[in-house]
Amino acid sequence: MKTSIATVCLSGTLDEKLRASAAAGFDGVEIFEPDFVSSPLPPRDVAALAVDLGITLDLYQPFRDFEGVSEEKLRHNLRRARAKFDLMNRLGIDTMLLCSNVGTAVSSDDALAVDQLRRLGDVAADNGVRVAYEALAWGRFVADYEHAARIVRSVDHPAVGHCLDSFHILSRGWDPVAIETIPADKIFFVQMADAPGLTMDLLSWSRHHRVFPGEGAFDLADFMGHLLRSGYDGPVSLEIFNDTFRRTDPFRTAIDAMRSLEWLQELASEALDRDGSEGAHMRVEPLPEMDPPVGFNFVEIRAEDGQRDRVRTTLYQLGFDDGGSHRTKPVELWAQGGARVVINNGDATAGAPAVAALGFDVADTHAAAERAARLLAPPVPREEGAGDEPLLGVRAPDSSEVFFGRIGAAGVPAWVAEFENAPVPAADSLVTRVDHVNLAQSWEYFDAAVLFCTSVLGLDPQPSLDVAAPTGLVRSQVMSAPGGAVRLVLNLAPAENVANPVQAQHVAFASTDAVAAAKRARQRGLSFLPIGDNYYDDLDSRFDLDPAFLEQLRELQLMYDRDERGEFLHFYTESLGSVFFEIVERRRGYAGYGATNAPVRLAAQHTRRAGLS
Ligand SMILES: O=C(O)c1ccc(O)c(O)c1
Ligand SMILES: [Mg+2]
Repeated sequence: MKTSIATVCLSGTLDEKLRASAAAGFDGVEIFEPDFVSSPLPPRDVAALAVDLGITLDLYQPFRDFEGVSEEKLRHNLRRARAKFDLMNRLGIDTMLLCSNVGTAVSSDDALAVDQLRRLGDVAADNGVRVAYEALAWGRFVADYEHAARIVRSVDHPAVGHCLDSFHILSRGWDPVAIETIPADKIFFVQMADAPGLTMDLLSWSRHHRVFPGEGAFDLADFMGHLLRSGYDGPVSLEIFNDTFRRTDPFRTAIDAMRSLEWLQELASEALDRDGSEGAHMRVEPLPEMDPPVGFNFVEIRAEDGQRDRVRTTLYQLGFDDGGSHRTKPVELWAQGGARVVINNGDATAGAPAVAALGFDVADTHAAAERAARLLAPPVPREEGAGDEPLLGVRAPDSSEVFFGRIGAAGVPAWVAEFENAPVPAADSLVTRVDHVNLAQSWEYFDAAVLFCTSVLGLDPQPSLDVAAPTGLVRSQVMSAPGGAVRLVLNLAPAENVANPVQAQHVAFASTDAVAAAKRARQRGLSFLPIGDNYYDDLDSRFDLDPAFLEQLRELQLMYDRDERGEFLHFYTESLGSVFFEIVERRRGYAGYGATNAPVRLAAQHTRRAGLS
């Protein structure tokens, strides 16, 4: 697949955008006109830079408001077009994108648009270039790609074809199946964009909220299947208007962008396998196959010297056993059931306790690492002592480390044997495994983190929700493996609160009996997050609980929820720096996270931090 990216996706100057695109491995770029107009580089220097960087300039865009106009306007429009065709020749670009008219069209008569586009085709052909007509979702008279297809068919000019943009097709709910009826040689260019499912006006949705494929809600696998079956074999380009990407480091954004196209190739090849590949020419390279992880292998906490004891004490209070130190590395292991927490002792200045790494159980660690490499995830170098079980790791967008491991026949990972006091999982432990991990994400890389979880870890995004905290809304996006074997919750706090610990991460351990776990923790002196009486009164009104049970919840500071399947009991420790722990008990297949309790928890943490309780 030939990959391309529009310069509008990236921040910086034209020069930086081209360098970032090349560094991320794109084959080509679309020059977005305002980026060129505001650049000091003359056209020949832009062309030369592209050659130096080894990228092609695939498209010049956009040209606006051409067709369906008065004869007088048309003469002016043809003059404008000639100037741009001349410029394209100097840039070495052979295709111009023409958006359907949104402003100056005076006639809905297709015959007029056909005639005017044919005259544009003649001028383009005289200049050795061609025009790709794109139906904008909010076009005045042409807003539907099938309508554009009828027009282009009637124009019947070799220099006039299509630009298909997934946003304009899917945002309107048009069925992309008719793409297969467009002759492949008439599809001059293809732009791929994803977007979250929002209910808002099309122009604002398109200009501010597009995201890279895999970060939104569009069915791009289906779209790609139709595109490939049309026989199209040209560039697949990203055209993502997004307020965040316009502000973030273009080199990083370009890598996230490239990851999305690698991922799209996998979706495309799956769609072809499923729905047939007759007519497809484009070579798509699927990623190395990987089954989603079946559990957490470990959670690693890093903390500076003076702060590790609090982590140890809290783990003890939650019932964890000290598995001792590693024979060669400066790490110690705490375990209970199938939950393993590694405390890193190697960094005296690590700061407050925080989740530094997550290990995932996968069937084939090498396939997972190979796949991550194809998805441009930077590898994490890891020193191995002689005889140590090798762990393959990559860095996630939030800079935390992700490792791929395997659970051996004994029900524990092989690396556990490298610890002094290697724990043997007890069948009757109150904590059985890691249930979920909440990770705070910065506003810059939230979308990238979603794509990383989907593509590298094989987790599926669940519907996102906003949770009210006293300092703002926290966007919460659950990513989960089938059956909830692995659940990550990505949290995005308001930008102005980045320094505020509302961003804290937390690790939730699954328990068979949260009441017993809470009693044990209390007996061992755990400092619980205090929950107020109003919460328990509200629980009573909502769930009509048995009074003795309600009293027990109140007494132990347990939180409660219920869904159509079952019940949820959970409690939180106080924050230990940037991390805190939670014990959860899911009764009869409760599938949520106690979302209605999250604002209460956030408010309690806020009150605690502010020293008000
Ligand atoms: O929002 C726009 O104007 C615009 C311009 C060019 C495109 O390719 C597009 O999809 C939208
Ligand atoms: Mg477009």
